[in-house]
Amino acid sequence: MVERPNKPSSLVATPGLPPQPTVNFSDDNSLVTATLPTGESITVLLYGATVISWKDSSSTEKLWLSSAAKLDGTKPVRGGIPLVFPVFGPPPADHAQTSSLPQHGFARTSRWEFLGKSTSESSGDQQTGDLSVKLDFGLSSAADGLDPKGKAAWPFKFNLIYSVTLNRRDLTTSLVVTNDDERAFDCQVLMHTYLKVKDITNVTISGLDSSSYVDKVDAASTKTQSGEIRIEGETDRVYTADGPVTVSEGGKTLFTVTRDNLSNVVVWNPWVEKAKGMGDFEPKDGYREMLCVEPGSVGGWQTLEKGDAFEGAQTIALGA
Ligand SMILES: O=P(O)(O)OC[C@H]1O[C@H](O)[C@H](O)[C@@H](O)[C@@H]1O
Repeated sequence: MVERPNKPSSLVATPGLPPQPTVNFSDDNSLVTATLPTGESITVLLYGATVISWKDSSSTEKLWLSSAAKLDGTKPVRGGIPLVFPVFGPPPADHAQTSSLPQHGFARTSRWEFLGKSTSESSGDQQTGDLSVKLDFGLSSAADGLDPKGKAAWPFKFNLIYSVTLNRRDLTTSLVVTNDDERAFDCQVLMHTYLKVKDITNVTISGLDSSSYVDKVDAASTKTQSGEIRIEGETDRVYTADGPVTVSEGGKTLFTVTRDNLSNVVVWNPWVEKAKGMGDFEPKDGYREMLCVEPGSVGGWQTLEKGDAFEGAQTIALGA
């Protein structure tokens, strides 16, 4: 049985108090949308707890979503922010615990439960309605919504809490993984963010200079980044780096991505041929309007003993 989320009543304005964020579900309970009084919004699909939209106060979309993305739970969403857990990429054959899992694991193909919302003042400026709203989602090994393929391939007891926090100028996503099993387990975590850009040929990515990376389009060879990154062909790199990563277009900073406890950043653009080969990637020249900057912990394994927890987060700020 599919779990129904607790359906919250919208938060409404109370006389004497500034307007509050609103949180609403779609009629079929598959989507939850949170909107700040100043107009910024996020929409999260319970399937995968996938953030599929993030709009600023002028309703300008910040995330890329394929026009052919499946939002009906039949396959992972092509766009937005799919969550990767407990393995990144094709499972390595030499890692027995994850070797039967599908690519990128099962978090993105499971139906999550909505756990609740909370609001807070971001800056104390009530006059401008500078509030934030946090949506919490949960998935555990006991959940009805767990992808059966994941359950069969990864038989550990675990609990995941995923929090999505919208502020006026940034979005934070944070994942807490807890091991509820008697046995230790290994896992990887990644937030597969598809950022929307106008023209990839004008985009530069900075903050990764001198960092080492694994180049997945060059036989997984290890290289060192020199200067800014420009996307001029298929790009699929796993960086190990600290510090913020900025995405600029035409010299203007569009996004600044900061990370908490996530030591890797994947930079991915499929370019012409790979985009053609993905049935759910539309329009085919959409690779020009997107760039994946994916904070994660995927270079090795997080080994969690019984009762241990791992927490990682990204914040994507608009502008510098
Ligand atoms: O097609 P998907 O399973 O969603 O994966 C899309 C992409 O995800 C990451 O960025 C990987 O580094 C890529 O190698 C992969 O192609």
